[in-house]
Amino acid sequence: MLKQKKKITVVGGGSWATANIKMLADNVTEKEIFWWMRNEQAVEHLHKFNHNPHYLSSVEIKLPPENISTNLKALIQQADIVLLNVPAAFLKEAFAGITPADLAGKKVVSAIKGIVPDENQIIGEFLNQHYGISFNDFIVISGPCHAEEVALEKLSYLTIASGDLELAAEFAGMINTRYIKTNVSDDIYGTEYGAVLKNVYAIASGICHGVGYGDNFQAVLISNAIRELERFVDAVHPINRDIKESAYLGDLLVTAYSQFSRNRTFGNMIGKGYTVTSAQLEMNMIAEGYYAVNCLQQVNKQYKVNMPVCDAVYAILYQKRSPVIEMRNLAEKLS
Ligand SMILES: NC(=O)c1ccc[n+]([C@@H]2O[C@H](COP(=O)([O-])OP(=O)(O)OC[C@H]3O[C@@H](n4cnc5c(N)ncnc54)[C@H](O)[C@@H]3O)[C@@H](O)[C@H]2O)c1
Ligand SMILES: O=P(O)(O)OC[C@H](O)CO
Repeated sequence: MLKQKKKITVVGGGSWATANIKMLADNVTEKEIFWWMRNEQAVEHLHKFNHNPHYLSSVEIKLPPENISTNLKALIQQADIVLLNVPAAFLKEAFAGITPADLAGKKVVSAIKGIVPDENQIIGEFLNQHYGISFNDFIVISGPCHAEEVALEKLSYLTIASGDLELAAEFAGMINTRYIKTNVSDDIYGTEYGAVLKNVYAIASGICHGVGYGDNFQAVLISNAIRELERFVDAVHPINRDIKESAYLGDLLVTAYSQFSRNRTFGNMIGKGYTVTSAQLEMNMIAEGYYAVNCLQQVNKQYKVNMPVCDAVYAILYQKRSPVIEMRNLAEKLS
């Protein structure tokens, strides 16, 4: 339980971190919010103008300037809750100077939808093994929710998962607003892996669109993807879960079909013939699924789940296989 603890440090300077700051600030529960980002110029801009210059720049940031800085250690030290929001690929880099002692006694929230490269661990596992954070002190924010729609205050639903359901409910109470509704879950593995996989399936969706498949095929692709997702999370963490819930199916649908999806946009460019590097350069944003599909290949060596959609995306992105041929081969395996 958090009880009187209510100093929150948000770690990361992208779209979702900005949206999380907005939700926390708009929520009426009394709290103090701190914000770390690595970019000094962006911090200076925020101090002067109260807007993030690079992401969701229309959102007004209602924090005192002194609460926003590039000094991660200091901001973590004073926090009761640390909310992580850098892409998984850069988490180790961001945490380079942070020790388990710095996080001792704190609750850690992950709004990241990715796997830590090289470790091949979801965020809960990584924090547990490298920083000693127990699943009862760990919270995941997930669900079908794009930062861009939070900025517009469009009604959105989030799932808050933790080993401690009371803690999950208490944290949910800190982000509920007129436009954010929450539900709680104890399925950390399913919630994290579901979010990781849906990013890969959104890349597949974008690739298919890019090479010319239509809506009819997309629907079959996503129908197969949710079954693949279920096979995988059941293999990794077999509990009784309903894969049709918003945290799993809902998140897959929004990412696979939304105009705001980074992963779908990235996949679409790959389908149209961009190289990985040129597609990444074209986007100011990060497609987590690119990093995740490589990690998933490693993780699945242990579970050996049949994952034709992930395999096709991996072959295209990491083995430089032709999107046209891989998608044609994949189409033969779908039903
Ligand atoms: N955007 C959303 O709607 C949304 C929703 C839910 C979850 N998430 C998750 O939030 C996390 C952050 O994604 P985002 O959408 O806010 O990012 P983004 O694509 O909006 O921004 C990219 C972020 O990555 C950082 N970055 C880029 N290169 C870097 C580097 N070399 N080293 C360190 N940091 C670097 C940038 O500073 C920026 O903060 C991801 O795990 C994503 O899956 C995003
Ligand atoms: O939906 P995308 O492709 O923008 O991915 C970013 C986050 O993972 C959203 O859930």
